[in-house]
Amino acid sequence: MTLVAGVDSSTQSCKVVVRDAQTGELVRQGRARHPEGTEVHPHHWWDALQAAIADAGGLDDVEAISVGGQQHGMVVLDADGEVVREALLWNDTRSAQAARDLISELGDGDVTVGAQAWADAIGSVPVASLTITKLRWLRDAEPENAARVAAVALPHDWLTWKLAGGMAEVGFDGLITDRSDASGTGYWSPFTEDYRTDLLEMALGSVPRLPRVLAANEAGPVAPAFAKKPVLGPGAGDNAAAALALGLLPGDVAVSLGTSGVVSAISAAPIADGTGLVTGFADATGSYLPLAVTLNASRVLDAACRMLGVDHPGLSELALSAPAGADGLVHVPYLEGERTPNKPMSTGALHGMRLANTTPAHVARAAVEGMLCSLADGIDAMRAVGVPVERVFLIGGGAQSEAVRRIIPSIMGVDVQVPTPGEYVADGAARQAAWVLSGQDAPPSWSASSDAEVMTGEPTPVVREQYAAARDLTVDRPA
Ligand SMILES: Nc1ncnc2c1ncn2[C@@H]1O[C@H](COP(=O)(O)OP(=O)(O)O)[C@@H](O)[C@H]1O
Ligand SMILES: O=C(CO)[C@@H](O)[C@H](O)COP(=O)(O)O
Repeated sequence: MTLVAGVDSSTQSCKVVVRDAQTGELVRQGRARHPEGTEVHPHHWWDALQAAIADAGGLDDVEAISVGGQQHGMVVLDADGEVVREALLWNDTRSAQAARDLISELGDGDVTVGAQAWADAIGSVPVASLTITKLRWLRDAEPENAARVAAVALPHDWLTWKLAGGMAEVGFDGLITDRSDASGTGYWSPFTEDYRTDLLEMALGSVPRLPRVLAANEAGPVAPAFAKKPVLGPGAGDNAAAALALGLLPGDVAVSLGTSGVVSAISAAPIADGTGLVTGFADATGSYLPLAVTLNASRVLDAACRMLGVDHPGLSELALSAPAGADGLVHVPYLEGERTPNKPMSTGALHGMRLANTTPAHVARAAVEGMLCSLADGIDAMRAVGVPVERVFLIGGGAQSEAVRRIIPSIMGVDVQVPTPGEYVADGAARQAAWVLSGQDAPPSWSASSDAEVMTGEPTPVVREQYAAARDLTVDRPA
């Protein structure tokens, strides 16, 4: 049996799967936690990867490895290949002003013109999540660190490079990435399939070394620490890796409930949405992966558990015991600020409180509904830019919530397929690794989603209507 490994270095943890390259059968898996916070030293990801590999029984018998991971995180390296400062993660909002500055500068002071100019240049309008805004923040806030930057990588690029042996083995020439993750930097164009070093220079004031963007099935260097010296694939951003695992086709939409809430779809053409609601990223095969991403998904449920003093099954039970719409109680879930809509300093809120609806059941229901309504808005944004929405798949840690699975079809107004719970990002990375190993033009026919439970429900438009009425009534966080 020829084995391949896929990695998901996600916000909260690192997961490793080992699969049969021919059939896709899951052979073994492991995981390890990441530290909390939106500013994390990359060595924590490396330590977690080692621990997850050990938990998966090691990788000495695998012949190819691909790494998927959280997108956008800024990993800056000095001339010796050492990390200059902690990485700023995709959900760190300190670069919100830098995003506004970059939009204004490209539009010569007109932010509407600037937003569309960015969308036309790189497929997306900069928000605090995108790497380019973090680099501008670095230039402004930490010029001495900015001056030391010799190379910039994303989390998955850096981990792939470390697996290849880093500076000692492959130098900066061995830094590799793929088009899906490159497209989330803000300095790579899905229209020209090339870096926009002019925009990078505009942000950082210099043009450091960037990872080489490999083709979807192109082999990178080997990982010398493992017995079979497995070849490294280009890897992918987490959402593109999940799409590869699910085998998404045009018309399919994945809703992922991780730390981020993500609505993603396969598109045959690149998207340039000047409103900024949909980001025009690339996928991991050669197509495009428009996304609408929120900062608040599964952790909204975690927070509701804490508020109510229950665990996740307890939260589900409470939520399902309250009526749809929670008798008018609306939870706007901007607990970490928000990215879609772009309100980085906003806070969450409970609206419509009355004596009759201030029960644990109503509060639980409102938390589930609020999180799902914010993603239903993302599906509307997809439709608004012409992305067809025919089948919806639900994945990510939050999909384990029974309340989420049962309430989502009524809020989205469509049937929702829930694939067997699994590590779809790591699975997509493993499928890419098998593809790289095969040398074929198309990925292996196996995909990780065999069975899906189909959830149905009567639409409850009132839930969305009351959410829409409350959505903008949030206050800004003090700076
Ligand atoms: N039974 C459950 N019900 C709801 N949420 C759950 C359940 N089990 C795990 N989760 C949530 O899943 C989240 C982690 O999901 P994951 O997709 O791995 O996140 P990330 O990709 O951001 O690291 C956690 O916030 C956790 O609370
Ligand atoms: O910012 C995005 C996509 O644009 C997020 O999807 C991150 O890629 C993190 O994903 P999770 O770790 O929350 O799954």
